Amino acid sequence: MTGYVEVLLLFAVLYWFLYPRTHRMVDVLSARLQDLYTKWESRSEPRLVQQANSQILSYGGLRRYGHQERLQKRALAREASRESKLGDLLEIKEEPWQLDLNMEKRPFMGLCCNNCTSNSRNSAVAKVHQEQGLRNILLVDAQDSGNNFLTRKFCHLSTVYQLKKYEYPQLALTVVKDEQLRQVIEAAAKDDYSKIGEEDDEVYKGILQGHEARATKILYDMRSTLSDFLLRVTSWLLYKLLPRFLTSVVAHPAQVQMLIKASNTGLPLIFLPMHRSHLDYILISFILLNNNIRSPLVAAGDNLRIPVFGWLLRGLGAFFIKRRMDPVQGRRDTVYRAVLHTYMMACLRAGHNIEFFIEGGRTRTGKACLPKGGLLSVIVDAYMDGTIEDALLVPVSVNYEKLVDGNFVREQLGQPKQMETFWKAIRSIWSVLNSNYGMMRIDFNQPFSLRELVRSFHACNKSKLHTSVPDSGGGGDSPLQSVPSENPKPIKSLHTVPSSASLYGTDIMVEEHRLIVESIARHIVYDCSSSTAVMSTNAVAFLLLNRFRNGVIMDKLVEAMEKLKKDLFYAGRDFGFTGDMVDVINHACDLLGPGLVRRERVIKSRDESVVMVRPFTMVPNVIELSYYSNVLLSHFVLDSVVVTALYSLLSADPNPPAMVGSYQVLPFTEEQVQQFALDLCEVLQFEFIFTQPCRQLETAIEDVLTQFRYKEILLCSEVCHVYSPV
Ligand SMILES: CCCCCCCCCCCCCCCC(=O)SCCNC(=O)CCNC(=O)[C@H](O)C(C)(C)COP(=O)(O)OP(=O)(O)OC[C@H]1O[C@@H](n2cnc3c(N)ncnc32)[C@H](O)[C@@H]1OP(=O)(O)O
Repeated sequence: MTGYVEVLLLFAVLYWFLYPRTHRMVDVLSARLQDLYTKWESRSEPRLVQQANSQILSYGGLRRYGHQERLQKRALAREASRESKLGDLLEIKEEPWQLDLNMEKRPFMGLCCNNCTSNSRNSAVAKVHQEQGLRNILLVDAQDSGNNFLTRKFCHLSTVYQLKKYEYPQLALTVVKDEQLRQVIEAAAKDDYSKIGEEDDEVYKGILQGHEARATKILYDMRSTLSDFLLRVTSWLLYKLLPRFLTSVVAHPAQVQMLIKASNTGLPLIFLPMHRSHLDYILISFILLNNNIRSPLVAAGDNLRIPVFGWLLRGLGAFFIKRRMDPVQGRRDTVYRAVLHTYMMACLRAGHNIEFFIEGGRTRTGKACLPKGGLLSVIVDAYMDGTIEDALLVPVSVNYEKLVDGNFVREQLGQPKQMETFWKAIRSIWSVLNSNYGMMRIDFNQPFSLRELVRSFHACNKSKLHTSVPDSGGGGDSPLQSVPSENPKPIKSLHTVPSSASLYGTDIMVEEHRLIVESIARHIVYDCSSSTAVMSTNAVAFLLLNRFRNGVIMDKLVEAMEKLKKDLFYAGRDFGFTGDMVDVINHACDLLGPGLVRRERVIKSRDESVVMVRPFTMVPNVIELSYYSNVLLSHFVLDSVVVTALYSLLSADPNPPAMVGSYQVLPFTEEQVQQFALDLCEVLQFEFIFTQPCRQLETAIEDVLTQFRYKEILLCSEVCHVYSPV
């Protein structure tokens, strides 16, 4: 025992001695490199006067700087609250920048696809007044004169007390007795028994009992124990805690109205959010609960089943799943799959709403991940085999001005993910509570009918595949106008019916079923990323990294932001910033911090100076900055592909292009550009979803070219003319 203590002490001393030194060494090297880079970069630029806070930082330095910043911010906040008592005028001046929630005209995002779910799009659910402003859901209006003193004084308590009460049935017992699950367990036992090669009933019984015990354990580890009481207590706690680190949580009341209408249909709602942070599921449940919508059961990776928090999450709706179905490669864990499948089916039958993160985890890069089809296939299956008559799918987009769970720089640099532990969770919660993350925005897309979508995909696939798969319910309501053209796959022969085709189905999956699930999943991810509101930090990071990598003066950045905002507005994208653009940019720079973006005063002449904004373009800082910028990738990806195709064709031509006025004459046709762009899309198909699966990629590229012509970037006759400002 004393030996262990000695070894521990030795390690502690070594750690204490070496850790700061190694860090300092890395810091010095990193600072030198950055110094060199900045000098080299600024050789031809005006003299800069660095502000006191614009030091050059390394990764370790960045963390220490963050800590100092927080301390400084707290001191400033104390000072501000003291000053605010001095008078109203001061209060107005000191108030931080806020999003104007009542802005009249903002695009209404998230309507479902007109191609494949036109009925859902025009349904009663969609009939809400769409031009309402946004709402900060953290504000509870209890000052109504009808409210008594106690309600006004304890408004959060009274809000959670008045919430609608739902029954959340516990289903473990039902699942254990399920006949289909029994059959899978017996089949697994027979399989193992046949491998032993002896004929002994006792041995078989032993194997069977082993499988039964395992299935029960899996089920009890997995099940949710969603409790109305725990939800209310947590909701009250969240009202108190969220404003400590978020200035606002903004949602669109019209979208919430659509959800309320959808939940009144009695059909299960399947929430499919994009995953950015651990706050996502907390806030989704929080908003649903406080709008009297039944809280969903949420699929959580079993890495979150940690002491205390695991129990809490389970009580708040989490059901725990393995992140990998079959940990042993080449061996299907049929019993596990069957338990998960049966549990989810039972939940749907019992009227639970379900939520899962279709990307399978948090995005590390800021851009959407390609979807996972496992859990979605169970939902589709439940509809196909008649377990549920229909379900309403609700894609959800979330975005943060500043990412709450820190950054993913470590992992982006190739280091393994650190597993969640109790103490790590406590530390992160503490650090979150003492920081400022600005605004969070959440957009619930319009709910659409799974039945309508499946019928649409069926109708178009049927003509393509000529399979014997039975149609689960008549003709298509809104047949797709074109076939899914991304990732065409070789068609396998079909042997089985859809109802056994998902998680624990036969070895050979019905290819059409797989295609349908994949198309739905891709559609949802596409819809979510196109309806993600662009935050101030996204726009600033995007412009700095893609247009002004060497820095830009504030006036020019303001102009570019205005232009970007206008472009986004016309493309139907909403943004999480309003008002004076200089304030917006300063607010974004404050949130990003001096480790990612620097503001410096540059002396132009004796009595004229301008503010210069510069991004940090060195690793690791640039990785974090690009996380924010990448939110806009989905918006520009196809444009970029087409432009890259144009440039590639141009550079492949040995002769310099002829000029007509301010246009270069390019010696190739629009079809050539289109073909090149299609080839590029094929190369990048595992990085991006370029268009909805119900739309031909060719058509989408054609649309980009039309847009370019409309903006007079491109003129097309027999040959292309590219606009080139001389
Ligand atoms: C008021 C206050 C409230 C506070 C309130 C708090 C809320 C309290 C909740 C906490 C909640 C925490 C939430 C944390 C957030 C996460 O932990 S996110 C991580 C966990 N969630 C997910 O991953 C969900 C999405 N993932 C999936 O669906 C994945 O498919 C699975 C099920 C995890 C499996 O992944 P995988 O092992 O990598 O395998 P995958 O390639 O996807 O395929 C598996 C099988 O699925 C089926 N499948 C896959 N694709 C298809 C297809 N296209 N068609 C048909 N079948 C398919 C097949 O059977 C396939 O097997 P094979 O035939 O290929 O052998």
